[in-house]
Amino acid sequence: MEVLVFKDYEALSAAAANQMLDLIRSDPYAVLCLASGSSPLRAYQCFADAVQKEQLDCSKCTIIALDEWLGVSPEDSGSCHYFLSENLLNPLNIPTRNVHLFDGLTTDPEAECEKINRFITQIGGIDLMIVGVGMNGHIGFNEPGTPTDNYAHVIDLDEITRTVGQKYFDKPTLLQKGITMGLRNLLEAKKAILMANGSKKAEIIQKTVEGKVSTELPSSIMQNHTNALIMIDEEAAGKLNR
Ligand SMILES: N[C@@H]1[C@@H](O)[C@H](O)[C@@H](COP(=O)(O)O)O[C@@H]1O
Repeated sequence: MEVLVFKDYEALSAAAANQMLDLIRSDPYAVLCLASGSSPLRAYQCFADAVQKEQLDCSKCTIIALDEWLGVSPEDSGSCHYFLSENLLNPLNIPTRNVHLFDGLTTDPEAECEKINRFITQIGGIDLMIVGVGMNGHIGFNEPGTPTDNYAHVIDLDEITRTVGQKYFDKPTLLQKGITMGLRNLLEAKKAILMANGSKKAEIIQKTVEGKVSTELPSSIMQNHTNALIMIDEEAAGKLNR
């Protein structure tokens, strides 16, 4: 695991976008599993701008969502589905057959998990996984205590996640369960990037990078990944022993 610190959110986003661009340039068939949320937002915008400028062909790559709120419609602007569509998929015109997002309104979330698990095996795994980190150290919706040998699964959301998650929604929304790729998907991804910015993430980043690896802090599993980058801005790096 390598830690890369950038002067601000803009520089961090540009560098993360470059990671995505390098991958697509070297392998147009790349498989990307992507988080929603404020951490990667600007990186996706930079990526989409560069793709359009360079006329890079993204029609062959595959995009898989990292997670979704169960019970939330894909049309709700707070859903991960909506976020990825608005900020990445629509601007890039990625063919829908290459896009795999969870349906938050599914009546059979377990079947959604099995479907994506089978699909990932079929296509030979994930090339690049980009994740954020929750205020409780969650990755995707792998809350503290989640075993590391899970692939996609359904999970009860932690109190902190239910509260912090309200920031994505226009109105108070009942958030109880999530559907998420598992920590095993993260460990098996050929490359994993964790992005974080802002001083509010400084403490969790310090524990993620310098603390003991533990299921109580899912983000600490990044230390066990053989090809992982922690990409953060100066503020998020504020509590690291450097
Ligand atoms: N489930 C999502 C994660 O996928 C996201 O990466 C994380 C951090 O979000 P943000 O980047 O908005 O801080 O929390 C959310 O609850």
